[in-house]
Amino acid sequence: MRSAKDFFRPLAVGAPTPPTEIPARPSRAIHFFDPSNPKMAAKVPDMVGSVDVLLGNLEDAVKADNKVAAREGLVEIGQNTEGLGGPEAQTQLWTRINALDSPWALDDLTTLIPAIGHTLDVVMVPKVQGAEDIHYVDRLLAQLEAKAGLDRPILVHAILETARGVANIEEICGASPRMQGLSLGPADLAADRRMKTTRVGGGHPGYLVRQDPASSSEADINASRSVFQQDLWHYTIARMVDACAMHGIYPYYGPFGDIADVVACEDQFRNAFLLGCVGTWSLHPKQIAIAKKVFSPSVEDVAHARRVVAAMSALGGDGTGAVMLDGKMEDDASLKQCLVMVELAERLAATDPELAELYAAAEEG
Ligand SMILES: CCC(=O)SCCNC(=O)CCNC(=O)[C@H](O)C(C)(C)COP(=O)(O)OP(=O)(O)OC[C@H]1O[C@@H](n2cnc3c(N)ncnc32)[C@H](O)[C@@H]1OP(=O)(O)O
Ligand SMILES: O=CC(=O)O
Ligand SMILES: [Mg+2]
Repeated sequence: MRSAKDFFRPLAVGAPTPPTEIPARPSRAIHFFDPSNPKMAAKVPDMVGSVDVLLGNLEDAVKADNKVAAREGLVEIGQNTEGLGGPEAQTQLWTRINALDSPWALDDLTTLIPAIGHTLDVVMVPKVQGAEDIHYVDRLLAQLEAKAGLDRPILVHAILETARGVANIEEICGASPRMQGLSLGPADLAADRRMKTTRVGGGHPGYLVRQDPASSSEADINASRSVFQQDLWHYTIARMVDACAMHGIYPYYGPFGDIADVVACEDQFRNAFLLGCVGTWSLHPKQIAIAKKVFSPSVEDVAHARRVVAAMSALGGDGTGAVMLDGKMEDDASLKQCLVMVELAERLAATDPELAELYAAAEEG
């Protein structure tokens, strides 16, 4: 066990000091691309500025024969793409490395950190099982940062996609001051848990509850009854949200594989947003707009939140007391909920001029 005093000391001589807080940078869409795919790579420069995070994926969905090309393609992009990555950039640069037990993970890190460590913001680690995986990456990153002379620590993001990872969720989140957040990996997680869905994220029509029958007669039991589909991922996302909030890091939904079904995609993303997630993955360019829409508070919610803040301020501004607004009671707790909404809106508006305009118009109206 490490002493609390050592926690914020670099793990290698000359490495940057670990962060004491993880900045809340906009990351509504983490857009995945395969850097070995020339068509996808060619689209990256034009996406800079319009998506919060571009992630060069090296793991699943990249063919084994293309692993080296993907790594090299990402180096090329990280070195030569204007405005991409680094603490001031509007569009962050992330990567998803290969699994730690694969033949590629070590070379991923030892290639990327010296070459593009200055622009790489976050390393996403797949199939994290426990704190030991984070400790390994933490020390290796410190050594590589020291060697490369970096002055800013690269953050770490874990994908929750094994039963053991879910069971160890709190220790994973607290394993390093570098921990930036968690994503749900519903496809690998379903396989690892032996769930019986073959979909990549999203709901399942068989996971439902059914309205009671009008009577126990055979006719009523077999009559048509309303069914309500349930969310397969509710339990895991709720655990992620609590573990991340406890550790001051950020939870994300993951992939939604039915690219054509933009409606269900939006619903699934919104469930995650309402529960507390700050963003999601985008696998196809058309999912970026969905993610940006869902993970930005609506104009109506922001307008309402501002009214509650104003009403509570008029009461004295210290949060005590209660007011009635539109027939509803508001007090310190609902004020705090509203501040979450207003602060998120302000943070997003600072980098998204379209949103800034919408929120400003709502304030004037
Ligand atoms: C399941 C667990 C996981 O690990 S999920 C994370 C790993 N998977 C991924 O990263 C998948 C990334 N996405 C993709 O590979 C592609 O989008 C898939 C889903 C295969 C669809 O590709 P495709 O059939 O080419 O789509 P399309 O014809 O509609 O594409 C139109 C143009 O857009 C491009 N495109 C496609 N996806 C991306 C992307 N993610 N980033 C940037 N560009 C993308 C296509 O190349 C195509 O370009 P063009 O118009 O032909 O020049
Ligand atoms: O990596 C993502 C997943 O769903 O598996
Ligand atoms: Mg996976």
